[in-house]
Amino acid sequence: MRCRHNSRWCAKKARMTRDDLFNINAGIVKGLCAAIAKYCPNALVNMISNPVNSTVPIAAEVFKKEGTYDEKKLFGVTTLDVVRAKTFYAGKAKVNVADVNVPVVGGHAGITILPLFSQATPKANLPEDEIKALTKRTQDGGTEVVEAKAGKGSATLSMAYAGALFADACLKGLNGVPDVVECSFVQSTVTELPFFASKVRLGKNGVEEVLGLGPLSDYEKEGLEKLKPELKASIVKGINFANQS
Ligand SMILES: NC(=O)c1ccc[n+]([C@@H]2O[C@H](COP(=O)([O-])OP(=O)(O)OC[C@H]3O[C@@H](n4cnc5c(N)ncnc54)[C@H](O)[C@@H]3O)[C@@H](O)[C@H]2O)c1
Ligand SMILES: O=C(O)C[C@H](O)C(=O)O
Repeated sequence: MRCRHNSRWCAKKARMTRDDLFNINAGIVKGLCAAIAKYCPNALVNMISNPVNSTVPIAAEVFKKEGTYDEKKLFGVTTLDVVRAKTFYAGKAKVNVADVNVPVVGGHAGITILPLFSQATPKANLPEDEIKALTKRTQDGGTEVVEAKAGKGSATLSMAYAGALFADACLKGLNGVPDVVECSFVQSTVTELPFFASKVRLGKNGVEEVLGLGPLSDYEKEGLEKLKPELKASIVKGINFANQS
């Protein structure tokens, strides 16, 4: 089994959104996925190129056309959102980041990134205004880095760290290590959307089980409903691109 990690190509510059990268990256992802279908059709594909909310659906469509699609083997890498949520939470809760767990669901862009701090462990009972600030900082984390680098690219080092964490989890799953669970943007029935990031159990075939959302706070329920139209539009944009061009 091989694990193919796609982390190349255009990154956003200041004042761009991930969706602004679509016109450049969509065609590159499409071509690369056709090559993956031809040369390594059984690989686990970890899609990190933005906009992930669209590039994963593009990959799925290409693989369907080539007859190699296996929904258990296609992943959007959202690990960096989890890394950020854990780091910011640990700072506020004054706990060791290595002990922290925070699921992050939805997608990988702006408000589609929904950290579930109500499920964060260790419990810290942070006030509502701090939870809202942590949520916004997690959602804007990529933009914060892009702006700090002022035209010199995006979060390269932390992307590499997050990509390595997720690839390692995939390899553990492939090697039969039990109970490997990471958040990832995958084909899903957790909501009415065809792709959605949530906790996923990884195993010998890739996705073993897509886990549900668990109990949400009212603020998270609101965030979930708010993100759906944007996430749906990005998914549809990817599907249409793959099928029209
Ligand atoms: N999912 C995530 O968590 C996450 C995090 C950070 C960055 N990203 C995404 O990862 C991608 C790469 O970001 P980066 O900051 O490393 O960008 P970068 O600009 O530093 O690097 C891009 C690399 O791709 C190469 N490249 C450009 N066009 C190419 C083409 N047509 N064929 C082959 N190679 C090509 C460039 O030469 C360069 O080496 C972007 O899409 C970015 O948005 C995702
Ligand atoms: O924000 C970006 O454009 C890069 C990446 O998706 C990130 O989250 O850092």
